[in-house]
Amino acid sequence: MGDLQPISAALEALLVDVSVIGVESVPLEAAAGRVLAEAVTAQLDVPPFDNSAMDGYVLRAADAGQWLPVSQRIAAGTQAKALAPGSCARIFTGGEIPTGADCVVMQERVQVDGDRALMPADIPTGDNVRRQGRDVRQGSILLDAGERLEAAALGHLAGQGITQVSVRRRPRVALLSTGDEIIEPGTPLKPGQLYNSNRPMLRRLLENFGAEVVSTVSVPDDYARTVALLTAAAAEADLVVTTGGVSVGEEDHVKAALEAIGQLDMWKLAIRPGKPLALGRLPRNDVSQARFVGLPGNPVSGFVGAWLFLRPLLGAMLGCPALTSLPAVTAKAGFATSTGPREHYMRVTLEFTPSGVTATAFEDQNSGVLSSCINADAFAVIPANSDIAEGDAISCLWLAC
Ligand SMILES: Nc1nc2c(c(=O)[nH]1)N[C@H]1C(S)=C(S)[C@@H](COP(=O)(O)OP(=O)(O)OC[C@H]3O[C@@H](n4cnc5c(N)ncnc54)[C@H](O)[C@@H]3O)O[C@H]1N2
Ligand code: MOO
Repeated sequence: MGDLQPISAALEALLVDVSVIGVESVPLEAAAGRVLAEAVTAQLDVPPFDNSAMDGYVLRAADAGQWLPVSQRIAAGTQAKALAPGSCARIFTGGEIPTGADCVVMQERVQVDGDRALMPADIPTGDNVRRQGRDVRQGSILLDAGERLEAAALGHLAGQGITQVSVRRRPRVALLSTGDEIIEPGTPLKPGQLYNSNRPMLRRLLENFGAEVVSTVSVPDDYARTVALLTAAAAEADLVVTTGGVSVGEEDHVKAALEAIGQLDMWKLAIRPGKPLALGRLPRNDVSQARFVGLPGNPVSGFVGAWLFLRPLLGAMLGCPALTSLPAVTAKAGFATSTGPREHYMRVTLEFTPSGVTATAFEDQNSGVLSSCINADAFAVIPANSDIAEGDAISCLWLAC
C-alpha cells in the first residue's frame, strides 16, 4: 500500500496557503460561536468599583471587635456615602464599598441590637472586598484575535458594555452529495436506494466548526454533471465539500472532475476509515480558488474526515487556533485490536476514573456503521501495523468542538 499518503502530509497540504476569511461586524447577541477578528482591549475595569462579596456589615478593620453604630444601608446599585471612623454600614452582596471602609463581615458573624452592631475581632483588611479591576484591568487585552466566542467570552464582552463585535465572516461551504442511490428523506425508498445521512450530519459538523452551508446539491453519478455542479459550487463558496464518488469505481467521477477543472493536491490516505479522501482546489473565478475536500461516501468516513480535515481547514480560514487541532488524551485501551497499513481512527467512549482514563470501542468499527459515532467521545488513534492489547496506553483525540 505504498501509494497511501501519511495523514501528516495530507494535513500539511491542506493547510498550505489558506487565506484567512474577511471580517464583519455583528451584534453581541448574534456573536455566539463566531471567531473574534481583532483583539479587544478593555475599556473598563471589572468590577468597575470595590464591592462586597457578602451580605453583612462594612467597616474599617481597625474598628473590629467593638459595637459600632450602623450609619447607612448600601444595597447593590446605590451609591455609598463615605464611612466615618468608628462606624459601620449595612451592606449587601455587590454593594459599593464606601470610602474609608476596608473590610466586610458576613452578617452571620455579627450581633445586632437596634441601630448598632457588634463586630467580631481580628477582621483582616480586605476581607470580603472584591477589588475594582480584580477580573479585568482597563487597558489590558480582554480577548485575543482568533478567540471563539463561547459563553464566558461573550460574558466578558458584555461586561465591557460592548454591543457590536468584529468577527470573521463564516466560511461559505457548498455541500455536494454524490451517488445515484442517495435520495432525500421525504421520498419513499425504491430498491437499491438509501437516504442521505451525510448531508445533515456534515451540515451540523460544519456549522459547529464555524462555517455557513450556503448550498446543498445532489450530484448524479455522471462525469459531465459532476463537472458542471462542482464548477457552480466553487463559484459561490470558499470551500466545496463532496461525499462519495472518490474511490476507484467506474461510477466515481469526483476525482477526475476535480483534476479536469481544478487541482488535486492529495488523494488516498493511510487512514481508516477514509482512505480515498481527496484534497484540492477549484477555480472560484478568474482570480481566486475555492478549497476542495472530497470525503468518501461511507458516513463514518465522512464523520472522521470532517473532524480531522474540515475542522482544521476551517480553523485556518477563521484564524482560530482552537479549531486547528484536537486535544489528545492518553487512555487505557478497553479492547484489543490490530491494524494493517492504515492508521485506524476508532470511535470510542472515554471513562474517567480515579485510576485513569479508559477507552471503550464501539463493537462494530465498519465505515458504514454510523451508530459507532453517535456517542463517541473521541477517536482512539491506533498506528498502522500495530497490535494493541487490552490495557495498553493509547492516544485518543477528544471530539471537543
Ligand atoms: N476496489 C476498491 N473499492 C473500494 C476501495 C478501494 O480501494 N478499491 N475503497 C473503499 C473505501 S475504503 C471506501 S471509504 C469507499 C469510498 O468510496 P466512495 O467515496 O467512492 O463512496 P461511494 O462509493 O459513493 O459510497 C460508499 C458507500 O457510502 C454510501 N453513501 C454514499 N453517500 C452517502 C450518503 N450521502 N448517505 C449515506 N450513505 C452514503 C454508498 O451508498 C456506499 O455504500 O470505497 C470503497 N471501495
Ligand atoms: O476508508 Mo473506507 O472509509 O475504510 O471504508
